[in-house]
Amino acid sequence: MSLIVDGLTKSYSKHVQALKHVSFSVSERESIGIVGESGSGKSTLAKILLGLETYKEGSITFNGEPIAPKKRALLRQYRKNVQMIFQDSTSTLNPKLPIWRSVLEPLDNYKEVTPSFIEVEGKSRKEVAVQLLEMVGLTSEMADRYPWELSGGQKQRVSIARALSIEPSLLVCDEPTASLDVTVQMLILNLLKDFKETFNMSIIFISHDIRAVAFLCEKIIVLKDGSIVDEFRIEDIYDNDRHPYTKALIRAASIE
Ligand SMILES: Nc1ncnc2c1ncn2[C@@H]1O[C@H](COP(=O)(O)OP(=O)(O)OP(=O)(O)O)[C@@H](O)[C@H]1O
Repeated sequence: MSLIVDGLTKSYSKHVQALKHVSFSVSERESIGIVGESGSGKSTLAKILLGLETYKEGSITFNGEPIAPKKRALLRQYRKNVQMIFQDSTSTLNPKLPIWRSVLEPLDNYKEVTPSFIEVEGKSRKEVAVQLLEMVGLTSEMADRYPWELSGGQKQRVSIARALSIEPSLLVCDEPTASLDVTVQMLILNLLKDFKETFNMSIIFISHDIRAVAFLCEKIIVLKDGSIVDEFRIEDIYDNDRHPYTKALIRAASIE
């Protein structure tokens, strides 16, 4: 797995430049955190990375192939390898479907994929879904529930099971813990950390919360007003030459 973002620039209008010459790369099994305050360009970057938003300047290359939002066939291949988890799992789970059906969506879209980590042979679709739900700590009796019958943390677990079902090589998480209680945040972060190791996945974890990012990621990129102002490995987080903005984020999160 290799993702290279080079000189990515995104303007919404003459006056709003959401991303300015953003460059970084993610390699096999690497977890990169992208941190910044509201308006720094995080969501724009997430949408572009998932092929949901266009861009004119710069390039994104995944395993040597350029990823442009208009190339549908390439995007389909890309999405098989790159799965995502968003802040608001309510809007990504179909309210009309019981969760066991939602969890199977990627496997239904990519019928050629057989997950190596669950038993599929001789199992009904529902039994496969239940295995996926159990993997993230949900019980089989939850399978028939609808999204509104689950807590925020439980819905996020469903999103994780769904994203992992097709064994992506890269998982992009956009503020996945932002709307959860602190204790539930920790449970979800631990779950992601375990899976990162089990699946040898690379992760891009986008968050305003430098504590969450520091818990999960080996490398941190700090975004401010659309530009990368700092980039460092987690062991260097308290170095004196950190950018003043990074230091302010650390102070605000009280992890000094
Ligand atoms: N569709 C859009 N049209 C015009 N401007 C936009 C659009 N989406 C975002 N912007 C602007 O681009 C900049 C970056 O926004 P973005 O949503 O990427 O930031 P963010 O870091 O994700 O913020 P938040 O954490 O509040 O979601 C902001 O100035 C925002 O107002």
